[in-house]
Amino acid sequence: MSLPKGYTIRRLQPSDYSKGVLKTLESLTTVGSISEPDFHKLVSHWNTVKDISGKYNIYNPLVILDESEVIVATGMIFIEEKIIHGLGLVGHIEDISVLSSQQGKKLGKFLIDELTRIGKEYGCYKIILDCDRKNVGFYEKCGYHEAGVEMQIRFESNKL
Ligand SMILES: CC(=O)SCCNC(=O)CCNC(=O)[C@H](O)C(C)(C)COP(=O)(O)OP(=O)(O)OC[C@H]1O[C@@H](n2cnc3c(N)ncnc32)[C@H](O)[C@@H]1OP(=O)(O)O
Repeated sequence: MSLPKGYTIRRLQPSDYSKGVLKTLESLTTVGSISEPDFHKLVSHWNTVKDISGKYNIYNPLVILDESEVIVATGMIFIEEKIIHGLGLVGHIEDISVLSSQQGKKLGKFLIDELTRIGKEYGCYKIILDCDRKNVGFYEKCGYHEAGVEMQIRFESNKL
């Protein structure tokens, strides 16, 4: 499967603040007020965090851009290094969002396929994600199946 003509995919960069990534994330949830320096600092940090071998990135945020270089889809795979399964790796797919006006063009599926490819290439023994019931069909189309139950506890703020 390829992207529609004119669209490209690449890793999120610290300089992407003004390219619409925050607006795209609003299709998923509340984003809040993020300053450009804070965005730059976080994405730069993500680029420095490696696995124990120093070969792989722990944070792997991708973006899809349209022909005008606007970010229209984003998502990430986070790599967790475990003791179990012989120091196994688990991939966590997080924060998948396609700009509302761009949904239904197979961008979401392309993004998940790429994130899954990264997790497989890194050697993850499984890749997991949480989603709303309404998106189960989408993830099934991407090759995922239901397993387990999500549990959570929420707090007002997780900031120190
Ligand atoms: C781990 C997480 O982050 S979960 C959060 C997921 N994100 C959101 O809910 C934010 C708002 N929604 C979105 O961003 C998008 O609608 C997404 C990511 C759910 C789907 O992305 P899109 O680009 O619109 O989907 P895409 O066009 O790639 O669809 C691929 C296939 O899945 C199907 N599909 C898309 N959404 C759904 C759905 N909610 N339920 C069932 N099937 C679906 C499509 O019909 C298509 O099927 P086909 O190949 O047979 O034609």
